[in-house]
Amino acid sequence: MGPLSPTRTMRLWGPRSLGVALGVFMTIGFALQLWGGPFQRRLPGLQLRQSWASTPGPAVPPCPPRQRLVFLKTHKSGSSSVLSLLHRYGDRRGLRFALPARYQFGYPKLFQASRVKGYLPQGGGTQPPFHILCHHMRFNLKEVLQVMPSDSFFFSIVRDPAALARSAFSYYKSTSSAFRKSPSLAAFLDNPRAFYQPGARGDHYARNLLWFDFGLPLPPEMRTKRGNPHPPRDPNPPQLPSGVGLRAHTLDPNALFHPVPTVADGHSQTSSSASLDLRSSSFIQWNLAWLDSVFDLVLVAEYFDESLVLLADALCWGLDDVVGFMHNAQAGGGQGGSAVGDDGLTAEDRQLSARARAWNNLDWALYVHFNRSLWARIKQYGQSRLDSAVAELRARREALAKHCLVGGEALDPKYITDRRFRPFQFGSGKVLGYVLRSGLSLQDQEECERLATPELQYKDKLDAKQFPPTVSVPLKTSRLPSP
Ligand SMILES: Nc1ncnc2c1ncn2[C@@H]1O[C@H](COP(=O)(O)OS(=O)(=O)O)[C@@H](OP(=O)(O)O)[C@H]1O
Repeated sequence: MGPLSPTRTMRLWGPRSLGVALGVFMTIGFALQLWGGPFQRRLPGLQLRQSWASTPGPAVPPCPPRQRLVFLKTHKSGSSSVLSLLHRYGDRRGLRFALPARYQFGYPKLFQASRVKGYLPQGGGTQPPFHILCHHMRFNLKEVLQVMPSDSFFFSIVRDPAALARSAFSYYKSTSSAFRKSPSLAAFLDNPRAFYQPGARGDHYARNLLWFDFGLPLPPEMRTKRGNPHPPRDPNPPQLPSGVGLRAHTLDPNALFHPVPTVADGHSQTSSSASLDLRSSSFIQWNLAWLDSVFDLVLVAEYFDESLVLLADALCWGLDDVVGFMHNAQAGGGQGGSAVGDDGLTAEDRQLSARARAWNNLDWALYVHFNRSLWARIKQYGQSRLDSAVAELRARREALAKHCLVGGEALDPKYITDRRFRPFQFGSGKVLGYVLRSGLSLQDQEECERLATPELQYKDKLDAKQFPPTVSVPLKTSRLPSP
């Protein structure tokens, strides 16, 4: 193992041991983030291809591509579109995925290494190490580090809690008891406490889902008398050290860097800000600082393409490696790739967004924080350089869509008869998918399939590749001497 970077050291120590030391690193961490940290050391690595046909890459890559990855797949945040890129990248290169037995790692329980197929505890065997861990989990660093090396690239994605709430309400209408009891999202947000009961079935889908997925504990005032509704099964959740409350940072939930937010509902925002009292504000800041020490990059769904360019740069991947299609969009969602902000929404919709952000105050803080980090990194990368990479990425995506897809876009599932491409249908909306054009060359067919395959089918494909079914050889044949 090479020299330990502060970040890697923190990962190895685990959240509890970070204790007071993290207070010192927090300051350094924030400064590093502002300066760009490891990001700045990376060379510009995007090779842009001009057409559909593959072109050979440069003889000597400018930097070695990172291939040990931990992607925290958060819910309803565009994470399936990222997963699709990872599936494709790993599949093409024969990388080993740390896979769940089914499709998630024991969610909503905290991640346990034992949930990974083929995982052998340290010293338990000589199996080759995993490259990519990327399926749904509730993050639990200590256990993740049992499976993946501490110098893996850790990343995740967040989405504006207002858009996420719309998506989650539709998708988890029958899964969350709070949502099920409520006639509409507007009714729910009008008086959430009439429907929401901490500890009830699927309640984590109804409030601060991102915070939950990141494995963070709830602030004391949000815990129930019976205890934390999501009891931290991890013995080492990030703890607020005594005295930190005195050094509280003020959190401005409106402080989005770009664009200027247009949240209009003063009442809801005021109540949101008011609820973030000094104590919970420092609790939130503490947890965000901890996430900064663990995660190398957090993408933002509203700036998906900008995020992908930064991802490609950070991983030293080609731009083509991050060009993919949108997955898991619900028909009529309409919030897909749109930037944050409430322009064009009705007054009612704006009020709903403000209420959703206030209700999901921890997620809003998380979102504001990572949105700010993203724009700080964009500044480092260079706005005009980013703009041209984003334009190139979009042009590539459009060319691929025209080349591969019937209609050049996502379709209602009723048109998808080939089960390999029909996304899993769940929730009250229809989940869109893709139909491949006919007459593709064999090579193009293969590549288009990779782009269009939904996450569950792709996981099954990777599973079958990594764990080929054992062929039982008839006894007589197996006894024959080899030629
Ligand atoms: N590229 C991109 N940019 C912005 N938004 C995107 C993107 N890709 C997917 N989406 C939207 O994300 C929603 C699905 O999120 P997930 O894939 O994380 O869902 S899941 O938890 O895996 O079920 C789903 O939101 P809704 O359509 O509002 O439900 C997708 O439309």
